[in-house]
Amino acid sequence: MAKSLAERDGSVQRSLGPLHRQIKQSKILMVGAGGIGCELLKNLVLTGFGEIHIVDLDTIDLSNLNRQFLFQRQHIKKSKALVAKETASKFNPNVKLTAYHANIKEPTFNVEWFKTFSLVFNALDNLDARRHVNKMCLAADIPLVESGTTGFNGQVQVIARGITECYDCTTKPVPKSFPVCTIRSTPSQSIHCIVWAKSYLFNELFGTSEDDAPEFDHSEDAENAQEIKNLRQEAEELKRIRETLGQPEFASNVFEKVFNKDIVRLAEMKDMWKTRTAPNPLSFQSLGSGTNGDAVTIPDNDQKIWTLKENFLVFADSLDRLSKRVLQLKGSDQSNLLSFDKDDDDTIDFVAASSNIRSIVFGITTQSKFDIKQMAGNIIPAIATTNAITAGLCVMQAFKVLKKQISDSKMVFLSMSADRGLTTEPLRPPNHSCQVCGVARADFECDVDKTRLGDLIKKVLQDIFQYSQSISLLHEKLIYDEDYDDNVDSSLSQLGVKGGSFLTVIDESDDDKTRKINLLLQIRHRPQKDSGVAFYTPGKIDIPLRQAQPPSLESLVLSGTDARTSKEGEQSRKRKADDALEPNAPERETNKKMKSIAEVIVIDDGYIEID
Ligand SMILES: Nc1ncnc2c1ncn2[C@@H]1O[C@H](COP(=O)(O)OP(=O)(O)OP(=O)(O)O)[C@@H](O)[C@H]1O
Ligand SMILES: [Zn+2]
Repeated sequence: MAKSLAERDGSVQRSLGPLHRQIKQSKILMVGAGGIGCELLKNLVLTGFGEIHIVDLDTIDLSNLNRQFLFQRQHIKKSKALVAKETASKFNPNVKLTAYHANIKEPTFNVEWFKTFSLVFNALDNLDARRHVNKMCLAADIPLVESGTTGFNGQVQVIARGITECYDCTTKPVPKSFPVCTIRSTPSQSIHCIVWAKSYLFNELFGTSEDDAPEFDHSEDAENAQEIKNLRQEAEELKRIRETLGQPEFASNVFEKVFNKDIVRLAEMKDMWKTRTAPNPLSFQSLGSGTNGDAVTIPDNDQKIWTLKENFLVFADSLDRLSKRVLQLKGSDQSNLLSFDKDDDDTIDFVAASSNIRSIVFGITTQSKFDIKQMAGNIIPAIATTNAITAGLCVMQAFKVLKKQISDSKMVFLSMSADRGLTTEPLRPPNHSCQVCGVARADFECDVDKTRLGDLIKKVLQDIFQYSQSISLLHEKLIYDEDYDDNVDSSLSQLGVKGGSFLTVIDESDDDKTRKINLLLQIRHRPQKDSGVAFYTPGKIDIPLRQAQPPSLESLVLSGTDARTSKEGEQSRKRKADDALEPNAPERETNKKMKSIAEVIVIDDGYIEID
């Protein structure tokens, strides 16, 4: 028989002792209410945490129901955060639950808001959001329990400012990219055709142009410079075809261009096909005419390998569905761009059919829509049990944090392949060259529309914080250094800086004795009506110098020293802006990594499957 609420509370109290009261008084935040989040919320509510806030930006999808047990069929298309709250509140009405159907990166979730929690849990599925919460928790000085699962593997890590390493102390693999020529000219595997359909063709027709898409390497080495020029020209032509969207000839225009004209041109480059099989162009007319008399219809089995004719029908049909959506959006106030989503049938149909037709052109084995969905969505199947165990481990680690026993917390790994299912590692101390946590911090209150970057550099960084001329400034990417001053007359907002943004200031001076550690400047936007004042002059702060060696975790815990402010020696290594860009600059990192391309596709946030 199910236990009553009071009985259950009694059991929890007996097992946790004095911690029980502390748990009841805790206000905690859970970011993400998906696979781990649903399990975690159930645990947190049943453990009796007093107040829980839940943030998730997504709505419930049919494919979530096999493992996200707070959701049922009738909840499809409803907010994950709100439904999770509703379902979980029935488990324990004494817990105060607040749900936000929102992106955690929204400015309302600012540092002050983060400071109101005793503890934060990440139950996210992407690097970007994880990094953001990591940064916010460090800024607010609130401990974070970070977790993730992929297939049978799970991981839980406690992050506490100045005591443990943070999420960004170690480099995380960035999504892998492919040489542009393999994708655009010489594909040899299905994945190359899938990347082409998803990241190139789809975006050129319905989304943003691929010029900056991370999956492509545009480093123009001698070998592919000419080819890249040709490809740019092809892209221009595709842009013109995009203008015919909605007209009856749109499908044939697209088809003839990408599966005929471009292929004919490629096939003519004889040198390219000396060691490879040359591609064979296809014709829209002959495929569309239904020559063999069989009534071929649009297939509805996504596990079956479709014939060329079936792929052709899906191609034309999905192109039509997507075009109608774009036209509809054009009529509304919204942006008329579509983005790929593996759970959106129109986009996955288009990608499956286009990549299969391309595979046929290049003599590559075609794939079922189901398999293409897996590859295009970079999915390793999520396993409910892994999520459940990982969510349990999160709560166990949270107990240690609440008991102020962070030194007893461990990095916990769940794995099928290890001798033991669960293994642990001691938490590592902060990495002093980490640009997210090995930093000094300051606030800068200003009107981001009125403050010029040049003023920030001269009047604040140099005059008040005593930086020399040799600095670099990063905001997601490099926005200033001694040799790159193109942005000094731009306002902060023109550079994408908003209230709540962080700028990283890197001291690039050559003098080992005076070089400061990185400074993380948090921007607080204060609109100024008065035309004269654009910003408030911050008070002077003492920015520590670089350190030689990070102190050990034990010494930090025992002495309570804040690693960010201790001045144990100075670091003698000159740190280049390029190094410092890691890991917040995916664009640069991608380009660097392109030099050693393997046929690798990154699954979700950092788990790599070798193709
Ligand atoms: N920036 C963000 N702000 C708020 N919630 C986020 C953010 N990024 C991701 N999430 C949420 O984190 C959750 C992660 O859960 P999970 O890994 O199970 O993904 P899912 O989308 O539910 O499943 P799948 O990707 O396997 O279909 C999702 O519900 C997602 O909406
Ligand atoms: Zn760090």
